[in-house]
Amino acid sequence: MRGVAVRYGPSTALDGVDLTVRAGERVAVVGASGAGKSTLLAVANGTVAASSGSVRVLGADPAALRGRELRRLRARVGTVHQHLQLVGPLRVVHNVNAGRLGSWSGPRAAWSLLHPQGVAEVAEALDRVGLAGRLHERTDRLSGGQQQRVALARLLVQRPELVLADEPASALDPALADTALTLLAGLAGERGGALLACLHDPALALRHCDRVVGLVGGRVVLDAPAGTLTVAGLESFFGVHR
Ligand SMILES: Nc1ncnc2c1ncn2[C@@H]1O[C@H](COP(=O)(O)OP(=O)(O)OP(=O)(O)O)[C@@H](O)[C@H]1O
Repeated sequence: MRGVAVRYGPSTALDGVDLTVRAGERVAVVGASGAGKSTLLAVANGTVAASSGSVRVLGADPAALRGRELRRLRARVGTVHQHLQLVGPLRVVHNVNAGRLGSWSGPRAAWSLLHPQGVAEVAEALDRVGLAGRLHERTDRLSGGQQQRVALARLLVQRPELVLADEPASALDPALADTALTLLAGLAGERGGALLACLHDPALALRHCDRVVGLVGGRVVLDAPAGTLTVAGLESFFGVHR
């Protein structure tokens, strides 16, 4: 993205952001609450349109696409939202299978609600996030951390090229947080893609990402290789804490 600004009425969430994420990169976005991290991800997945500037995602401008073209792009971009966007009363298998809706026909998606499709792949994804055997539980009966892992499993079955993750480990203990970040980075790597992740925890960012982008008041004030940064430096500068 080049010179991207996002304005909500009088307030500016992003202000002149230049950011290029190359194939194979794992980029952490850090910044205090309200700095614009979620907005940056929303611009990258096309759910928020830039007020000005230009955006290219996997070669396309999401704001210029409609219908089938937009669905195709969305199937190639996987997002873990801060609010997980799971459907609580549905079984885990259905929420995980939602990751494949972009590549399924309408009738197949509807049929899958009655007779879940691709169950072996869902079971394998749940296994990888430490939720083996939870396929048929109601999603809203799981803990917050378990629901966060259901959202990760949804991404694993989607197999996107670009992975956008907004605080994907916020409800996980340190060991599970490392597992989650390893899975996300691996997923992006499998398809030759990239990972862009908003992370509150600077240690997690430095352990799992190659590059750190820091936002203050919607502006990029840091864009540096992770190897040149320290946890203490990020904590004191950005006011982000573990
Ligand atoms: N839909 C909206 N309408 C109005 N203002 C918004 C909207 N979404 C975000 N903002 C404002 O834009 C700014 C950036 O918000 P954003 O959610 O991107 O920050 P963030 O860095 O992700 O914060 P957090 O870490 O708390 O999630 C904030 O000042 C916020 O109040």
